[in-house]
Amino acid sequence: MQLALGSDHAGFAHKEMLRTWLTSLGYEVQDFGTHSADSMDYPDVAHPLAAAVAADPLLRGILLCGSANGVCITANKHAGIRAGLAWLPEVASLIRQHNDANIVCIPARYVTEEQAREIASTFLDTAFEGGRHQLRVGKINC
Ligand SMILES: O=C(CO)[C@H](O)[C@H](O)[C@H](O)COP(=O)(O)O
Repeated sequence: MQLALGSDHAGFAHKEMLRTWLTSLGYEVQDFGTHSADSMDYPDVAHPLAAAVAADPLLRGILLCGSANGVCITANKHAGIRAGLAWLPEVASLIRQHNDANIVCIPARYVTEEQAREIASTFLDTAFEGGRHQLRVGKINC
């Protein structure tokens, strides 16, 4: 599976760890940056990553910033993006099962690296349930 991965400076260390780990699991990871722990502006990463995911129905995205709100708000500006904020594996499962999320946003300042791995793997391994949730997801766009 192809993956788009990105973070701001607050999520940089977690992103680097996730890139190495997910690549070792066989994922084809496209790294949208940032490429150092220097302070930067999260929209500069979240917009290009969201555009790439919106253009490719098979592509999933993982975004990180301090609270995950900045990247999540930015990504959801793109038509076709359903970015969900997940701070627990159970929430990562729900954003796939109920919301058909195509991007997970992880709050790097509030989860350990191990928790980030669990959130990412749960997001990637969980299917959309469809049914009543398909009807609701279909009503999201305005
Ligand atoms: O957008 C955010 C919060 O809503 C992210 O958590 C950012 O990572 C955070 O704002 C960065 O903060 P910093 O003080 O510039 O490191």
